[in-house]
Amino acid sequence: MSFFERLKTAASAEWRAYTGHPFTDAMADGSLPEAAFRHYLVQDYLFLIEFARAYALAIYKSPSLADMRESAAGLSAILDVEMDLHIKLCAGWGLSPGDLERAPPAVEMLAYTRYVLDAGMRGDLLALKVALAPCVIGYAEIATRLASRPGARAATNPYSVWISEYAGALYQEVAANARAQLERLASRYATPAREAELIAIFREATRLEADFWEMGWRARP
Ligand SMILES: Cc1ncc(CO)c(N)n1
Repeated sequence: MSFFERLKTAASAEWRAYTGHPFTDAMADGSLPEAAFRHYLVQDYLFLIEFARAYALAIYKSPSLADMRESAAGLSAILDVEMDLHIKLCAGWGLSPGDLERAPPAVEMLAYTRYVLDAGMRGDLLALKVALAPCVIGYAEIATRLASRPGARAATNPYSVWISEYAGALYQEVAANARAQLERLASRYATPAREAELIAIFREATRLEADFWEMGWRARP
C-alpha cells in the first residue's frame, strides 16, 4: 500500500467526513445556498494566502533543489491560478480582491492554517507535506466525484465553474504531482517510528478540512 493510502486508511473516518461533507453534495446538485458558498469562498481566499505561506515554508524546508522546485510550482499554482477562480467568482458579487483581503478571518480558517504552518515549522519537509496533503489531494478527489454526478457541470448549476476548475486537468496534475512528491519524501524520510506522528498530523489536517466545509454549511440562511 502506498504511503498516502496508509494515511487515508488510518484516518478513514475523518477522510470520509471531509470528502463526503454535505456541503460538497449540495454543490454538485446546485442546492447549496449562495450565502453559504460565498462565506466559504471568501474564507477560502484568506486560506489560500496562508497556504501560499506554507508552500513558501516548504521551499525553505526543502533538502534538495528538486524539492524546492516542486514547492515553488505549488506556490505558483495557488498564487497564479487557484486564486484567480476566487477573484473571478467574487467579482460577480461585487467583491474586489481588496475586499477579500480585508474580510474578518473565521476561526476555522485560522485554526487550519495555523495548524499546518505550525506542523511545518516544527517538523521537516515530510511532516509539512503530510499536513498539506488533505488540501490539494482531497480537493482533486472531491471534485472528481462531484463532476461525475449528472448535471454537476451543467451551465444551470451555479457551482459548475468551481467543480470544473478542481476536476480539470490542471488541478488534477497539481494534485498528482503533490502525491508523487509525498511518496518520494516518504520513501526517504518516513520510518516506522515516525508513522504514528505522521498519521496524527494527517488526521488533524483532515479534521480541520471537514470543519472548513462545516463553517460554510453553517452559513446557510
Ligand atoms: C480549505 C481548502 N482546502 C483545500 C483547498 C484546495 O487548494 C482549498 N482551496 N481550500
